[in-house]
Amino acid sequence: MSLTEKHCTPCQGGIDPMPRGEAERYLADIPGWELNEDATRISRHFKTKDFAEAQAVANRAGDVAEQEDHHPDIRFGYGWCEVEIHTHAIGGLHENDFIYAAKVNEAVGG
Ligand SMILES: C[C@H](O)[C@H](O)[C@H]1CNC2=NC(N)=NC(=O)C2=N1
Repeated sequence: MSLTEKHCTPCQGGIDPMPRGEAERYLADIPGWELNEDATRISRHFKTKDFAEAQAVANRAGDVAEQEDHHPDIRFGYGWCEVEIHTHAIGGLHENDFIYAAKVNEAVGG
């Protein structure tokens, strides 16, 4: 099943964050996203034509978060929007983060 067909599942913690090797394999399915240095987060930087488009990206990424009950940090400004996610409950990455990222790619495009 592809990531966009799955849904984020409630994560209460008590499990280990995903190891780097597994995160790197998931990354191949979410073009544009990168892994941070200690493999605890993934993020995507969107370039946009102006502020309004950056705000629209932030809104779409926010809508996906509410639909999936899985919430990123979002920053945006004139010409850019940055979406970063990890699973708070485990202090690192879970499949949910990659499901969220795939759905953002689907919603935003590019
Ligand atoms: C019960 C519900 O799934 C949790 O409170 C969710 C809400 N959104 C969340 N978002 C993120 N990014 N990490 C979490 O651990 C998290 N927990």
